[in-house]
Amino acid sequence: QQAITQAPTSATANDFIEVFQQLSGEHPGIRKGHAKGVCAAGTFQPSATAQARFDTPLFSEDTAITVRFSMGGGNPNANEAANAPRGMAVLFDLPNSNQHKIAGLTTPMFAGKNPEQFLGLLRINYAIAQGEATAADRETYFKNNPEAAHQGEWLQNHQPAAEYTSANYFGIHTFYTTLTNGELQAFRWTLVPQAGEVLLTEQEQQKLPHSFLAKRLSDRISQGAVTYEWHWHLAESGDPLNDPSQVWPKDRETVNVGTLTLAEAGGEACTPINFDPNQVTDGISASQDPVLQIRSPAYAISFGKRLQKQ
Ligand code: HEM
Repeated sequence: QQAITQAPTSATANDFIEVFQQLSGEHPGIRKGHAKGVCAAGTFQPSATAQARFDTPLFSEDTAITVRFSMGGGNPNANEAANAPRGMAVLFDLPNSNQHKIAGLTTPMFAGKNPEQFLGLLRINYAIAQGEATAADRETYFKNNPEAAHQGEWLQNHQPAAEYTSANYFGIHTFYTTLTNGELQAFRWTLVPQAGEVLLTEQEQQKLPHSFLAKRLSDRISQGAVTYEWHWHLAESGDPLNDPSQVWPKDRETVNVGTLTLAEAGGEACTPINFDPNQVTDGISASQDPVLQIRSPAYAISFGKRLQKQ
């Protein structure tokens, strides 16, 4: 049997569903990842610059969007004040029944350069919870797999945002877009709230109940529209394209491709949606990042299970 301080040599979508269930328990009918969340709706208005530079129906006109904010992990009762990744997923309803989907996190990087490193980290976390491994074993795991440590280090050094609407969200993976001159351009994206980043103080973190983000979201929206700028960062040669544990240098050319506006929150509109980030529209394509690739089968298994109330 392989040592738990080494990353496994293979990782399947089913392996993830299994370890999520081990870590968080069985929650029939609920997402196996990002189990706790809240739905919202609004519109996306593409910028004139995006229309001029990129050849994709994503930017052809204003479109309706369905958004889901969430806590990472499979626990539907997760503590929202924890130093844990949060998610924002968006479905763009494009003309002619076309769709585009994105799903990002509040961390700029992922916990592993490939699925194996991430799976090994989840397995050692579970072994620690079971009393079968120690924190020292995890340190050895990180020595063997340094890329798996980046996200956790980042989370320890950053307070969580006070609201879903005051956090930056990172697409993390590389995608490609077609420029209007026909060339392919690699990019990564960030969603930047107009309100700017507002973080919880450590004191607030101690005092808050486990659930406060959905209430703050509807309160915020009832006070007026909430907007995010969608920034696309264009790759330069040498940037890592298939490694989600590495961030790109900050000085990459950034194009503001448009504004997302939220007008309402709550309801079940997100329940029948699988926010698979590989479901992209024309003019956009996924990179070979192996973490991005495995998300499709993992989300599909979770989606199938929850539709069957499993
Ligand atoms: C090996 C890597 C990953 C696995 C196995 C995984 C697995 C999952 C699963 C099973 C779900 C629930 C899907 C559903 O039932 O609809 C989910 C949701 C989600 N994941 Fe991942 N994920 C991975 C990586 C990532 C990464 C890199 C990001 C961000 C860049 C991300 C962001 C999200 C978000 C935002 C949601 C919630 C979507 C929603 O609200 O429906 N995940 N993930």
